[in-house]
Formats: sequence, structure tokens, C-alpha cells
Amino acid sequence: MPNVLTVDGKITECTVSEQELRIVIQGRKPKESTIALNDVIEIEKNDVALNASTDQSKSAKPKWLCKVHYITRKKLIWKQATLCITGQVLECQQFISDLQLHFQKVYDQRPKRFLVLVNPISGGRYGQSNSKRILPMFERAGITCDVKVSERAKHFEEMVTEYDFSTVDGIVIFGGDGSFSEVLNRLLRISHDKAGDNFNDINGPFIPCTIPIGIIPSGTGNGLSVTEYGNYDVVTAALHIIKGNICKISIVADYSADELIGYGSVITAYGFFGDMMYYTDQKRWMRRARYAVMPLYMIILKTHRLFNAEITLIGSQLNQEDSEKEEKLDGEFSNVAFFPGDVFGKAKGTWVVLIFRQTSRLDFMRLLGKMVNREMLQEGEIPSITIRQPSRIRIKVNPKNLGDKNFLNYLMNVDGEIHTMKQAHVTMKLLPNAVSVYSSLHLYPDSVLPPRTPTSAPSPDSAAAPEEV
Ligand SMILES: Nc1ncnc2c1ncn2[C@@H]1O[C@H](COP(=O)(O)OP(=O)(O)OP(=O)(O)O)[C@@H](O)[C@H]1O
Repeated sequence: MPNVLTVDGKITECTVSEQELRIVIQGRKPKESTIALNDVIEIEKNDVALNASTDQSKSAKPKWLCKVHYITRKKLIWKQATLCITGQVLECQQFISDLQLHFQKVYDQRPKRFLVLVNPISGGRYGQSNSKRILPMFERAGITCDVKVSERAKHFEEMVTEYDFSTVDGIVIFGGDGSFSEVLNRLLRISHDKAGDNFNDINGPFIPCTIPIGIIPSGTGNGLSVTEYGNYDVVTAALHIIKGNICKISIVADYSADELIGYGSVITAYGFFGDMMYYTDQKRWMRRARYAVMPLYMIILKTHRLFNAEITLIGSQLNQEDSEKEEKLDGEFSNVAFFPGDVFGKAKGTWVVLIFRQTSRLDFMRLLGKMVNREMLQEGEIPSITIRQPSRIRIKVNPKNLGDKNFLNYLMNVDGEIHTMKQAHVTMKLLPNAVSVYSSLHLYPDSVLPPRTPTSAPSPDSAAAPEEV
């Protein structure tokens, strides 16, 4: 039975079901809209007015008896919206109790408590201002937060090492990819230690960490936020996290000299992209401008260094039967980079390796253009770049390159962090579905990051979409 109520000033028939709130605005041409209950954030009641006499005189009539806060979407940008509902008190009470009864099932599935880690110095130092903006949204959604602000580099490592994760449902990080990587790398090492497994053993079992992580993009590079929410919008990120749906992401583990170098979730690279990060890091005095200036300088003006190596590609992400297959490439290379497949419009969960031989500056710019536009890069399109999807890559730099004390041969870029290896010999291993992150993007198939081509389909902007919480 619909309840006749006043919604945002219009006489409306409201019907609540297990899945949705249906609103039909009365008039000559009734207008219907629906809000999926799993898009509702909070049902706010005006208790004072609801508990007052049901015989309200006109002067005492409250502006609203109930507010429904919910999520709206315009393409990939998610926002909060509110319906203000009033009407006869008894009718409104009936409506609220029906709505609460059904919404409770959605709410029960959502996270209730987070460990919140704020990096105050990442990116443009927006971590703290973003947290001031977003934490009230969590509160509105009935989520309590244990907020910790880092005081120094690697402070998150210490915090998560000591933390009792049985007290929270997930971790939310206000920072960039570097902050995410710091937390993830520590958690995975802890999960191996607890299981009594050696994380340095490339052939040992992989022990995932079970706690889901959400990121509110507040860094310089926010690659994870782009792949998980489709953009850098902090409100969109917060709403994905509030819904509490989880998506598993694949990561890459890098090993050298029988040791784990680190786990990467947005890039892991050897050669030019390692050199680029190293030289960018050297120019800290340029502050954030270094991230724009140095890559351009390196691509356009600096001679691209070549290293002589044997590269072995092992297995295939596309065909499990090829798990033992090996492909060897040798000669001179400038760069080997492993990226999540979504960067090139490939299937989510897969990673793509690009192996660069001597590549012209123009081709480098073409490649970057493709990455920015998330366009597929086809094999042979840039002849000096080989594209593969193996499950492991081994790079062994030939001794003639090692005698010249070229320290660059010993650098590895893992998620934008530079690591110095003991040997110029690295193995990168794909770990499929290794980490749980908060994201609902996969539940809106039309909105999964489309390649920005003229033919790309628009994302859904309807509030009602199928989803499991
Ligand atoms: N209070 C702090 N003072 C100094 N360094 C800090 C502090 N808190 C965290 N850090 C360090 O800041 C580093 C960079 O953080 P983060 O990656 O989030 O920002 P970013 O470099 O701007 O972004 P991105 O990595 O996405 O490019 C981390 O390695 C972390 O150890």
C-alpha cells in the first residue's frame, strides 16, 4: 500500500519494497522515480515532531518529519542527495517503519567501524582537509572511526603493525598510492609472519590479508582510486566505501636476490620508469611540479639509457594450460613495466607487461597518450614495444652492464617508490585477486572504466541499479 506524503514539497505516493523506494509524484502526468535501498545512506527522523501530538496545528507543522539521504550518480561521479518528507504524522510513522525495516537488512551488511589513516603531507597536503569533509559522511552512515594521523614517513607501518584489527571492519586511507602501498606491504608481511610462511620465498604460499582497504584520494598519484572508483573525487570514493562492497584486486610481487622487494598495486617497473622515478625524487625542491617537469624532461631531453638483459616471460594470464610456457627475449632494452590491465582497457584483474627496446621520444609520447585515454595498445602498434600478459617475468641484466657501476641497473620502481636491489636481477610475479578493496564499480557493468574512445558507452546515471551489498 502506498503512503501519500509530501516529498520535497510535492504530493507523492511512496511505496517501500525489499529492494527500493518508489516515488510517484501526483499530477496530470504522474512522474515516477526509484531509489534502490542499497543506495540509501541514512534515514533521519525528526523525533521531536513525530512524538508530538498527531493533531498538529498549522503553525506548528514541521518542515520535515523524515529525511532520506541517498546516493545519486552522474556517470562515474557519485553524490549525496536528500529527500525531505512530511505529511500526516501517522502515515509518516508507518512509512518510516516500513523503510527502516527493509533498510536494516542493507545496513546490517555494511561496515560499522574503520581504522582511518590520514597522511597530512601527501599530494597537496589535502589529507586532513579531506578527512574533515568525509568523516561526517561516515558518521551519518552509522560508521564510527578510529582516526590516526601520521607524524612521520613510515608511521603507518608502525601503526598497522601494532593494531588490533579484530576491532574494525576495514581500513580507510586518506593519502596517495604511496600510503596505500606502505599499509598493504606491511599487512601482507604480517599475514605471512602470522601464518609462519616466509614472504621472501617466491615459491612459497601467498597469504592474503583479509581486511578490506578503502582509499580517499589525497595524494599526487591516485592510480588506485581511478581504477576502483573511476576518478579522483573524494565524495565518490567515500560513498563507495560506505556501501561496503568489496572487490579483489591483483597485485605484483617483486623479488631479487632471494628477497621480496615489495608488492605493487599500480605499477612495477625496471629501467626507464625506475630511472624516471629516481631523478624525480632527486628534485624534491621542485615540490609537486617535479612530477610534471621530470618525466617530460626525461622523455624529451634526456638520452634514454639501454640495458643489455635476458628477459624471460613465464606462463600466461589468459590460458592456465600455458603455466609452464616460457618466452625468452634478449638484447638491448630501455624499460620493462607491469601495469594493471585496466590502464590499457584490458580485463580487470589482469596485468599487462610492456617491454621497450630502443623507443623514440615520439612513440613514448604516443604511449603516454594511450595510457591517459585508457586505450588498448595493440601488439605491433608501436614496433619497439612488446606487449604480453605472462604470470611471471624474470629480468637478468648481463654482466657487461654491471661492471660500469651503473647504480641505475639496481633500481626498481614499485608503486612509485624506488628500491635498491643487491643484484640487477628481478622476478615479478602476478598474484591474482590478492587484496580486498572497497569498490562497487564492478557492480555497475556499464560504468566500468570505459576506454575514452568516441565509441565508448556512457556510464549509468540511474539511482536504481542491481547490486549485492
Ligand atoms: N607525517 C609525515 N611526514 C612525512 N612523511 C610522511 C608522513 N606521513 C606519511 N609520510 C610518507 O609520505 C609518503 C608519500 O605519501 P603518499 O604516497 O600518500 O603521497 P604522494 O607521494 O603525494 O602520493 P602518490 O604516492 O600517490 O604519488 C609515504 O611514503 C609516507 O611514508
